[in-house]
Amino acid sequence: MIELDGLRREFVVRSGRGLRRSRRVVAAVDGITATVRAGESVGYIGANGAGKSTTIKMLTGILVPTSGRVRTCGFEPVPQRTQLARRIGVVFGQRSQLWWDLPLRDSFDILAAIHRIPADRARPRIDQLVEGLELGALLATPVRQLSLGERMRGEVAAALVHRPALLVLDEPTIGLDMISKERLRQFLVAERAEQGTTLLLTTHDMSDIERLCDRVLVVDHGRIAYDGSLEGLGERVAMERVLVVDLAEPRPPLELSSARHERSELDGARQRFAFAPDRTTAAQVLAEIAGQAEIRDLRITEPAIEDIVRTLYTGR
Ligand SMILES: Nc1ncnc2c1ncn2[C@@H]1O[C@H](COP(=O)(O)OP(=O)(O)OP(=O)(O)O)[C@@H](O)[C@H]1O
Repeated sequence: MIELDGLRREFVVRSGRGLRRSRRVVAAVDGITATVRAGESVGYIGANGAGKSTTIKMLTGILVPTSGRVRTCGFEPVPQRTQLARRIGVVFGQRSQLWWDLPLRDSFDILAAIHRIPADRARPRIDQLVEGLELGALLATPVRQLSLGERMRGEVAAALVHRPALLVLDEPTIGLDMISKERLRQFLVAERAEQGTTLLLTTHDMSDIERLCDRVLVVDHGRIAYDGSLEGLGERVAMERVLVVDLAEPRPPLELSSARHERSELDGARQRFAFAPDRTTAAQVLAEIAGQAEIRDLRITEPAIEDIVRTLYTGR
């Protein structure tokens, strides 16, 4: 579905004025070779500025590579953009493909017409997407009046009207609340199961990857730093998780054998414990805390993608 071979993209960055003017060439993507097969669901992750969007732009035909080869759905994205458009759906979290001043339903109808889908095939597909993404009550609303979460659901529906074989999502859950994120993920899981759609997504949210992807590509400074399963990535970097508990009353730092007390807040009424998921479970840590104090509330924090990438590279 996607073939990248030695893919590279440079940008010329100019800075300063007059005699101090300088010109520097930055390789945003610095020789990426990777393959995504039909039916796979791949998370493309990396820190800010790692080169994710630049790669996505090249494989969707928005940017021309400086060198190397890119094939998407068997096509060369820029010269064969029209053929590619029939096979690919793209969602950019930061950019809209909906008609801003028109009611949401019009965007779906226009896209069906652009893709030349006959009405008797377009209607049931649009109805299916509207139901799956819970858009029924929003169809008459102009897109500019939709909340971010509502609009993102609309964007995903718009990208899928023509049943693309490949769906590329660039930060699809950015800025969404937990409920909207979860709805979107549930829909994408179901869509993949039903249609066999291949998925490539960039995200800064580890839960997106956990829920949606069976393979992870980590990009760092324009190069692939890891290619494999999420579990494999977890083993490689052995990231600690943090359990945050709110206690019924303030307590001095609790000493546990299964986890390390990281810090206390609210005079000891909130305490944070770091534990290694490969050595112990959250349930064990919780049981140990419950043996010493009454727990009011709790949450577990996932490592940030930035931390994972840093650890992968520095081994810290
Ligand atoms: N048009 C451009 N001109 C100059 N430099 C650019 C341009 N586009 C991207 N870059 C640079 O290329 C590098 C990679 O950018 P890119 O947007 O691909 O990163 P990213 O991994 O998508 O980051 P983020 O997570 O912040 O979206 C960055 O250093 C960025 O500043």
